[in-house]
Amino acid sequence: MSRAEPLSLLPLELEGVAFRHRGQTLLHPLDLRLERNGKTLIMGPNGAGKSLLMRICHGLLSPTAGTVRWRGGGATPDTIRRRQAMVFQRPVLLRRSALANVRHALGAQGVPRRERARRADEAMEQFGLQAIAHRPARVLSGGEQQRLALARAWALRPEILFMDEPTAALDPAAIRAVEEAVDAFHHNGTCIVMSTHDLGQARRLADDVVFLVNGTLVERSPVQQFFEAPRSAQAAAFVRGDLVW
Ligand SMILES: Nc1ncnc2c1ncn2[C@@H]1O[C@H](COP(=O)(O)OP(=O)(O)OP(=O)(O)O)[C@@H](O)[C@H]1O
Repeated sequence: MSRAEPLSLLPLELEGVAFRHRGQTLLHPLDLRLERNGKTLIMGPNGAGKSLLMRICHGLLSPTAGTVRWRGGGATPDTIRRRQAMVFQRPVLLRRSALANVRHALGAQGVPRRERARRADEAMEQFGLQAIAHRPARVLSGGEQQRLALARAWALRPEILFMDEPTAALDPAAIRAVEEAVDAFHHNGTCIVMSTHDLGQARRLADDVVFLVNGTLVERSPVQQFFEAPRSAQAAAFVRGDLVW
């Protein structure tokens, strides 16, 4: 990363990770390894378990079976918390200015006050938010809020960024801004893990695709293979636009 901090988190390894709720298996045991510099797109029909999987990876949810291991088990809980970020379909923003939201996130991560201001300004500039930096975050448009969520993640300099359908509610220009942000993060060495329903977007962005159906990881393939010669009949049907469940 140009914005150098020692890499200390990846790879992320999931082994036998499953999630059950009220006697129902929502995620069947799965193994997954995410490496530095990857751009992994998570795809699958509604309710497949994409968000669940990302929330488990990010640590928002504990799996009911299996293990989530960062850097072979060698990363400290503090590093695990500080060196990753997540962006959601609807940004979760505090009731304060756009800029203050970014500064607050840096403060929560223990970044010294002077550096907070510098990094927050840099992030606002990176995402073209300077003109609206002092507006209350919650009055911003959907697209502006998503750019702010990205700026906040950018300021944190994550090693891995989880994005849960970040463009689902956006217009084409805002979608392009998010896709450019994905490239910028990736260029800076951040590993991207993102869910989308947009096949074109997956083709544009992915190195590889993790395909889930009904809580089962059906296939993980390099992007070209996923779209042109998927290994599973379910992925082939999904790519054709046929319903699968
Ligand atoms: N914390 C939770 N506790 C219990 N059930 C949950 C929890 N989170 C999600 N679920 C259920 O798990 C299933 C998978 O949900 P998830 O949100 O991961 O799907 P998804 O693939 O992201 O779907 P979509 O494409 O519709 O966003 C759903 O049936 C959902 O209701």
